[in-house]
Amino acid sequence: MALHAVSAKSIDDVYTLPLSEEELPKYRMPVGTSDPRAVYAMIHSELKLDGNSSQNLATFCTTWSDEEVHKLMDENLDKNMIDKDEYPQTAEIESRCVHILADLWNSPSERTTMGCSTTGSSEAAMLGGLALKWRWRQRRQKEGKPADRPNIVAGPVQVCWEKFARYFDVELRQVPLEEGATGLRAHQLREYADENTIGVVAILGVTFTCDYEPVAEIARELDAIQADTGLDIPIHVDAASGGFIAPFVQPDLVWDFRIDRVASVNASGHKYGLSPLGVGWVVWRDAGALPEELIFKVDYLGGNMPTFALNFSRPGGEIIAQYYNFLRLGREGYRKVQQACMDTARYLAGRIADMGPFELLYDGTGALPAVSYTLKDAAQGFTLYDLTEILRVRGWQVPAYPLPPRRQETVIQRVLVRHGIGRDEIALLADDLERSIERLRNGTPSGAERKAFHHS
Ligand SMILES: Cc1ncc(COP(=O)(O)O)c(C=O)c1O
Ligand SMILES: NCCCC(=O)O
Repeated sequence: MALHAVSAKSIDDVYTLPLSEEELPKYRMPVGTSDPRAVYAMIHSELKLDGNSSQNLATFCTTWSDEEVHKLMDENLDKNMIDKDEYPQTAEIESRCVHILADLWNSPSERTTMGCSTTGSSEAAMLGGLALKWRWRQRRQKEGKPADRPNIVAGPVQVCWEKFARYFDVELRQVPLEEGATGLRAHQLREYADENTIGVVAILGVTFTCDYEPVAEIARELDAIQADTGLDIPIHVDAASGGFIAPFVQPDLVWDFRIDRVASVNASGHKYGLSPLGVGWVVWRDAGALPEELIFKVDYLGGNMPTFALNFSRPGGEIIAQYYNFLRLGREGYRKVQQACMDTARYLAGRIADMGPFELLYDGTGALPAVSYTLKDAAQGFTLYDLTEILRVRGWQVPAYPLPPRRQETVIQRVLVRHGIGRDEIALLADDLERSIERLRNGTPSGAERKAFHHS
């Protein structure tokens, strides 16, 4: 009879294997191998200390995806999107996404314009900024004028624009928030824009407040500046979140390539584009808006492949998932998903307004599906930082932070409503907000809690 050697590892209980009886390595790679089951179990266990992503109301990013998206992501785990010759269909899908977005954002050349996928809006914004810098410098050199002091004008931008300015030697002229304002206002521009301005960044979905900046008004002010001074200053729209909201639930809002002065738009596919983390998009009005010098031709992967990106290898799964979402949802599907989020945000704004201590900064109307609010005054018996902390006890991740200058004395909270967060979940949050206020003020469970406790 054949003797079968049975490997000890194949039957030992995971929690009796060596790896599960020691702290996980933190500073040195282990010398030997370990049972994959044990490695998986230990890492899986540690990751339970992370927050519950569906209660992460701080993030703009996707935290819920279709089963089909999971399958496509897994099936394409091995696809490097830069290998366009080896994976021509993935490359074709990326190109289709660019043209679908160019059409969605009303480019006059949606079939011929340029654009690309990126790791997120940060990279997309930087590529848009670089194209502005190159075009400005070309113009200045053609005019025989100095091109050594470029600046970019913006309101309360996300950190990616500070990175752009520092990494690429551009002065960031950040326009301070006026009292009561939620972003840049057109009338502020004249003081900041000059002959060295490579462009103005208009934000469709300000990170701090979730409101939109008035892109059309900003364009009209730049038209007036051009009429007065001859300065022809383009706009880059940072539509990281709004680029996938406005076209579907605010179709009459003119913010994109319908405005002649808009040269480029970035958006995060992994925010309200509903795709998994790791994909952003930048689209130019037309091919002429992207200087040829910024495009590199690569032939060592087979074929002659143009690339304009800050990195090279990148996963193809998120791009494929983005195309899946475009086809699965279509305009009507995106409208229904985003409108449901808008309606839930408006519901939450109503609940928050009725609670008493809060003043709404953005009430979920006309911009992102979100709510931002502050305390009416300092005499509420708690701070928003206290509230953030006590909400975390129930798993809610709701950030509190000061507004950008000159409203830095105002601390706010922000709640983002995203795909996968339904009305009932937000109602539970509102209930917990009410209970938390009670606890912070009285240090005791609320009456409702006591009643619930006694009935449990
Ligand atoms: C307005 C804006 N721009 C850019 C970014 C950066 O986007 P990403 O995280 O996709 O790089 C964000 C992120 O919150 C944002 O809100
Ligand atoms: N721009 C993304 C910031 C981080 C997040 O929303 O998760």
